[in-house]
Formats: sequence, structure tokens, C-alpha cells
Amino acid sequence: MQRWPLRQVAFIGLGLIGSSLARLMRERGLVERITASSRSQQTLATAQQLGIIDIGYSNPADAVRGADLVILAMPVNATEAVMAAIKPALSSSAIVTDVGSTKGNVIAAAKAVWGHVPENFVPGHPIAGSEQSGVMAGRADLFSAHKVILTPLEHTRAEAVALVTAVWQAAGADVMTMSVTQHDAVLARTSHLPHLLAFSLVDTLAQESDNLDIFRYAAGGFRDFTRIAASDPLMWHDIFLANREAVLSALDAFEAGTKRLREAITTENGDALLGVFTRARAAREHFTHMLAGTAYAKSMTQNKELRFTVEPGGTFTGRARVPGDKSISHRSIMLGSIAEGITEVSGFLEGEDALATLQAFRDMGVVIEGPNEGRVRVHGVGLNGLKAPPSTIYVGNSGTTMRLLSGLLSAQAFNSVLTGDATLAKRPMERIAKPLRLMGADIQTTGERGTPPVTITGNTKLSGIHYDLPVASAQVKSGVLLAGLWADGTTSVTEPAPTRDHTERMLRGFGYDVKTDGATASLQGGGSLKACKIDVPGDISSAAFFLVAASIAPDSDLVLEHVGMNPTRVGVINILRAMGGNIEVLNAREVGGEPVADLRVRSAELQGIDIPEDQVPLGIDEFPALFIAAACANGVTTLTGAEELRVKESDRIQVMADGLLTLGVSALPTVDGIVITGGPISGGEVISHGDHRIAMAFAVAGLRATDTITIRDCANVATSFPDFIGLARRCGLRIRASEHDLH
Ligand SMILES: O=C(O)C1=C[C@@H](OP(=O)(O)O)[C@@H](O)[C@H](O)C1
Ligand SMILES: C=C(OP(=O)(O)O)C(=O)O
Repeated sequence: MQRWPLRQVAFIGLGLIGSSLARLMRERGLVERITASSRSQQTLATAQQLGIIDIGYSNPADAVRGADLVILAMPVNATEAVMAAIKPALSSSAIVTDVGSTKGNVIAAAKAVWGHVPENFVPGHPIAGSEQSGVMAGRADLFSAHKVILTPLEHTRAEAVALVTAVWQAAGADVMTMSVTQHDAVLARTSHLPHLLAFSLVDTLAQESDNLDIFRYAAGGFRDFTRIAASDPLMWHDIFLANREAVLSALDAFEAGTKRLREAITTENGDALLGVFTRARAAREHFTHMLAGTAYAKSMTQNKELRFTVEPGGTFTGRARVPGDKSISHRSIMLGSIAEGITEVSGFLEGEDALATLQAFRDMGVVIEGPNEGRVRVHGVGLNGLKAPPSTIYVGNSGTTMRLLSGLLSAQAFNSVLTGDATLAKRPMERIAKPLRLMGADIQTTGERGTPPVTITGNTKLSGIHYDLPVASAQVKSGVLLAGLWADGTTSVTEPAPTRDHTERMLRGFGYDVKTDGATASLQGGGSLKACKIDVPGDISSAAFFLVAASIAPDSDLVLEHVGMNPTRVGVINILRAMGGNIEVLNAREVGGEPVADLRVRSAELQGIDIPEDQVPLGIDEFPALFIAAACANGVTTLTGAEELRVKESDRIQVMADGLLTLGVSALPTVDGIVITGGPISGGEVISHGDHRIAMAFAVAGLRATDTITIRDCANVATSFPDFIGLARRCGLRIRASEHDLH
């Protein structure tokens, strides 16, 4: 721990950055005495009047004499001269740091002055500039929640790095370290290039003859884009010359980009334009999440935990439409992308998992418009039109994306790597890699347990196989069938029990011949898909929470509209009915190859049952909700044959048993299921382990609880049911969400 206050800190330069840090150190009592030097007497006088510094000098050597810490905060091109000036006056233990926007030249300056980089020198760069400058513009909170990059060298003293880190942390900054080269390359792209463009655009327009009109009518776009052109010219002059190589390479890449846009406009290539714009728009969001290693949810700020609090009781009533089916949404993007023509999707689930799939295909060059209120237009590129993604494909929390894409990517001409968040990183991927290898794919999983990342080497010719699925998995079946589209001959898969058949149905909707013969689905490689319209029904897996809610809460009467009723998905209805649930199927119809209906559900006195094993694959994702129904039922409910639940987003058997026990319900986990004895539900704090379905299941339990239930780690609800809270509240659940700091 750093001991404050320091005896003396010297600032060389009192511009925006220097004076802000001096203010902060003074306000927080981090230092007894602040000395400073500046070329401007006026600046020193102002700083002294404002009480920011104790004494000012025009010669930097005078300012650093006796200082424990020296902060070089003057323009970067003065670095060498300042270092030479202070060298004889520095005490041997003084620690020196700087705030320059480029680091390679600062290192070179140090070498020129000392012959080497002193071990007490810690190069640094607070990323907190603004277009304002000067001592008056400084603010003590300038660095709060901003990043500071330190670029220590191998021999830099650890104590020196620790002190500089402590100063910036005291200023509220997020301190990170990287190499000098990496720093300069990254900053050239994220800071220097944008400044160059802003200066250049304003200057170019200012030279046009009608410039007054241009500036008079220039609205938001121009103003937003050019805000930074008001920055200090001298400082930026220095930065560009100091970081010449990295800036030139960033500028080359940018010029290539504008050239492509120019060509697209010249040749009226609307697809190319839309491609750039839609990808760019999505990329801004995407990268934030990728860096944070989270799914895509907007609410998921780094270092925050989302918690649900549910007050006990209530009825569950009204009409509701749950969001679009996740499985169908994934497939609409995948098949739309490899089809010929434009596929129009409505009812698309704008949840994190489906958005991960959408982003993956954008990464592979597919133009995708939307999503906009559930509408998406996918500009298909045909079976041979996907392009190599620029880097690793990040699929967040979504197992379906990873397994289906494994199949599809194994057949492409390019290499690819699939990664995901911490939860997905634990899930088994060998189950899909194994059959793909039998087809000739070059696909690797990671570690002893065969988990992500999944690495695929492209350009291998696949051959059709027959595969007997060892586990009932629609994801594995679909991944193999998708690879089969590119394979020689016939690919067929036999499943041990019926699993969701959305891939088969949707392929047929795209005009691709898929045969189903009993438990076997098969197709021939080498055909083509024709774009079509897809109306995604409501997700029965999301509806499940509401079906259970209205069944267990007294005096409930709820209608769920437009719910997908694919026979391979209706296990939850069959099981609830077997328990005595009161569910009516109204207005059954078929929409775009998928059965759909409205469901009316009313409160019922549920009874414990032995859940028939043939229902397990038909309701695999609905068990967390069904366990809550079991907890509210009379007697014992027993589930067997469901070991698959242990490898979902969490071990859903163990995690549900733990939570139910916390709430006073008897729940005995077994190898392949659980035994739950119905009884009163108390309040308490349960942990979802980042599993969306666990979080929603325990939320619904609140309707029959005697006390408040708090559910931890709920942000991933946005993977499948983004407005769960809003919709559940409207129907009567007394739920609210709150964010908490992670410790
Ligand atoms: O194919 C799909 O869309 C899905 C298949 C199921 O997974 P498994 O194939 O692992 O059973 C299911 O749990 C998942 O939510 C979605
Ligand atoms: C298991 C699930 O999804 P995935 O496998 O796609 O992560 C789920 O949504 O319950």
C-alpha cells in the first residue's frame, strides 16, 4: 500500500493534464508540497493563485530539486530538452513519469540523455485529454473512470511502477500496462488518426469558397465528428511527428477503406455500402463486450453484477407476447447468409445469443440490415460466398452458435477460431468436433475436456457420413447437417430421441431437400438455398417461465400469444398438463413451416409426477422452470434421464438443487436428474451462476414465496429474454433489477 502524503511532487508543465493531476493530488492530500515549472510566468502565477502549486520556477531543474516524484506534463517534443535540464538536479531516489501521448519517442529521448532508460522512469499516458487546454481548464476529476496506460520496460523498478500506479488509481483511473510499441500502434488508430481526420475535414471545408454556408448549416454530424479539431495544434503537431510510422500505417488502412467506399458509390454498389455501415455500427457495441469477455447485454457494465429482487406473492394475469424463438432466430441468420438472395426475417429475437450469431456472419462479410423491432434483412452470399473473419469469432454465451458454426466453418475455405464467455468456455465441444472429424474436418478443441476455443483449419474437403448421435442433441445434429451442405455425397444423422427439428424444417423452407425417415435426417451436399421470408414465433422456452408462473400463482389467468408449438419443443406443456396444469391451446395455426398457437393458462393445483423420460429432449431447456412448478406441487416429482442438464450454461441440476434448498424446498440431485418434494418456499438469496434460465426460474418462484428472494448474477437473462423484467412485471411479478459493484 502506498503511504501518503508524498513530501514533494514536481510538475513540469501545467497544462490540462498536469494541472488536473496537481489539483487532484492537492485536494486528496496526497502530497505536502507541489513545485512546478512552466515556460509561462502567467501560468505559474495562476496556478499559485488557485492554490494548485506551492512554488513555480521557469527552470525545470529548480522545480525537481528535492522531489520524490517528477511528472513530465509538457508537450512531447520538449521531452529530451527537459530531461537534459533536470538530469543534474534529480535526487537519486526520485521517480519520474510522463504523460505523453506517444511513448517510443519518450523512450528515445531518455536514452539520448542518460544513455539508457533510467530504472526509476515509468513512461505513462492518461487517456483523458479533451479539446480544452491550459491551466484553467484543469479539473481534479478529469481522470476518474478513464484509462491510464503505463509502458514500463523490463528493468523499470517495481516500486516506481507501484507509486505511479497508486497516484493514478487515487485519481480514479483504471491503470493498465502494455509495451511501448503496442501503445503507439493502438493510439495511432484510436486517437491520432481520428484527430488527423477531424483537422483535415475542417480545413478542407474551410478552404471551399462557400465555406460560410457550410459552417452555418453544419448540424450534428459535422459538429460531432470535428469536435476534436479544436484541440491544441502544437501538441498535435508534436504527436504526429513523434508517432510517424504508426500513424502512417493507420492512415494507409483508412485510405484503403475510403477507397472501397468511393468505389462502391461510383459503381452504385449498395450492398457494399450497407455492408460497411451495418458492420461498423455493430462493431462499436461488439468490441466493448468482447473486451469485457461478457455477452452483449447493454446493462452488463464491466465490474457490475445484475441482481433481481422479487417480493413475495401476487397473481399472474393478462396477455403477453414473449420474444422470438432463439433456436429459429439463430438459424434464420445462418441459412439466410448462405442462401442466394435477400432473406427477410420478422420476430427475430434481439437477445444476446442471436445477436452473437448475427455478428459472426457480419464478421464473415455478410450484409445484414437490422435488427429493427424484430425485422432483419440478410443479404445472402450463397454457399461459397462467406469470407474469412478478420479475427477470432466471439459468440458470447451461446452454445448453439458455437456448435452450429463449428459445422458450417469446417467446410469453408478459410481458417477460423471460435471463442466465448467464461460460461461457454466450460462447455463440451468434442461432441460436435468428433463427427466433423469423421467427415474430414480439421477441427481442434482445447484442453483435456475438449472445451472452447475451437480452432478450425479450412480448405479441407468433407465427405458425407452417417452418424449415430450418442446424445440427443439438436445442436450436434444441426452442426453435422450444416457441414453436410458442402460435403460430397449424403450426410445423415440418427438421433436416440427426437430433438428440435428447426434446421431440417428451415432448410426445406429455403428449398433444400432434407429427408426425414424415422429418427434419421439426411441431405445431399452441393445444392443451393433460395432466400425466403421467415416469421419467427414466440419462444416456448421463454413462455415456459410464464406458463409456470400463471400455474403456481393463485387467481391467475394469462394468454400468451403466438407461441411456437413445434412438436419437438412442447415437453413443457405435456409435463405441466401431466402435473394437473390448466393450459388451453387456442388458434393453432402454421406460420412459415412452424406450428404456432396462443396459450391460455390458469392457476392449478399441481401434483408431483415421475416425468416421462421421452419428454426430456422435448423440454430440455424448460427444466429450471419446471423444477419451480415441482416445488409448488403436492408430493414428489422425479426427473431421470436428464444428465444433459449438467452441461448447459450451468450444471442446471446442481445449481437448481442448491437454490431450492436455500429456499427451504427439499431437492435431491441425482446423477441424471432430481427428486423434488413440493412444500412452502421461503425467501433467501440464490445464485444463478450466470445462467439465464436459472435466474428466471427463481424469479418466478417469488409468486409463491413467503419472503423476498434475491437472485445473483442475472445479466445473462438478456441472452434469451431481453425484457423479461418488463414483461413479468406487467403480468404481476413483483420484481426489480439493480446493479451492484463486484468485489
Ligand atoms: O439446437 C438448438 O437450437 C438448441 C438445442 C439444445 O441444445 P442441445 O443440442 O445441446 O441439447 C438446447 O438446449 C439449446 O438451447 C438450443
Ligand atoms: C442451453 C441453452 O442455450 P445454448 O446451448 O445455445 O447456450 C439455453 O438457452 O438454455
